[in-house]
Amino acid sequence: MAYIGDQSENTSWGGAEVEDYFALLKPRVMSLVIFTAIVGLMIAPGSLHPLLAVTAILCIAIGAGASGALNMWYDADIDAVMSRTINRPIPAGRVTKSEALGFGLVLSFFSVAILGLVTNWVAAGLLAFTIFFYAVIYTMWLKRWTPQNIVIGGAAGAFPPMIGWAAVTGTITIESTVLFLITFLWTPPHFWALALYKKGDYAEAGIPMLPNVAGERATQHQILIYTFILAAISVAPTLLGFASLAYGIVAGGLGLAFIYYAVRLWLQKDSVALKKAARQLFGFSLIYLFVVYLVLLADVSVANFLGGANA
Ligand code: HEM
Ligand SMILES: CC(C)=CCC/C(C)=C/CC/C(C)=C/COP(=O)(O)OP(=O)(O)O
Repeated sequence: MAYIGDQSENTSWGGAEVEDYFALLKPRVMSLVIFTAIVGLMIAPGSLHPLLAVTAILCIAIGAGASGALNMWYDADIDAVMSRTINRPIPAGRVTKSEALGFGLVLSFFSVAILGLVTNWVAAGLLAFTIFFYAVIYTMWLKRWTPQNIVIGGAAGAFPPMIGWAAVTGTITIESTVLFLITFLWTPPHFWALALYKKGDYAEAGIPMLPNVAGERATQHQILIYTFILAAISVAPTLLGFASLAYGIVAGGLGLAFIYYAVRLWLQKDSVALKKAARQLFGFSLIYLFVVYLVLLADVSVANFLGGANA
């Protein structure tokens, strides 16, 4: 199949810079993914030698970046069509498709192998599965096939805190499953808000995102439903007893703020006002996830410190 913007046979570019390879790692999106992995690792019971903990986080970060490179390799044709992605290294002609594929595969292999060697094979297996899930299940299959692509595919972005937790404990527990669920339920409002104001881009690229397939109204409904479920699940750490009441109150407040943005979006009928509300919800989604994980980290760290001091 001929791809738009395909440079796989062209070797004359040769001018790829370090920053082009860095861009293949999708560093801005992955920064929050990596932060959730750090929180998972730091709040897990038990401890890792600081050097091993830093190595584990580096492996998760490199694995996440590798999956981004594999995504850009496969999506080069649609990235060349969308204004948001047209300047990425492959469509812009600075890196060839085969270079991106090789880079993604090599980094995937080493990140998984090193994580397994320095921590355990449960964490490494989860990392390998997450890379596979994003690069193959989401990118190659779901993204171009169903408007539920990001609900199912979003699981990939939700695994990192579970990987961080497993790096310390070697297990998957109810607590790490709750961390997974928070990001998993956050992803649909996060992404569909963006898809609402970038609807034209996705339609042009022929990607069946919810607003194009089911319409804006249905997307507004779905965002509201997922936001309610997310707000409820975000207080689970307190209900399950691994975070304090203080965390529960802050998380509950943040959940109410998220609901406020989702209701405001749901009320919009006019296309311009709807896009503006969607943009604001997207922006808030990033702050929300960062702060929820940050508060959880602070809460569990304080509890551990006080527990240690009282021991
Ligand atoms: C299938 C799941 C997801 C999809 C489809 C998705 C999609 C997107 C898209 C299209 C953007 C705009 C990026 C750009 O401008 O190039 C974005 C931005 C962003 N996403 Fe997501 N996302 C998903 C999951 C996640 C997860 C799990 C996280 C973190 C835990 C995350 C964190 C971010 C961040 C931090 C940005 C802002 C990047 C910037 O400032 O440029 N996303 N997301
Ligand atoms: C540890 C590990 C392997 C983590 C992976 C984390 C992960 C899967 C994050 C997904 C976030 C993301 C970049 C979505 C973009 O979707 P898209 O490809 O549809 O967006 P695009 O249109 O910007 O390319």
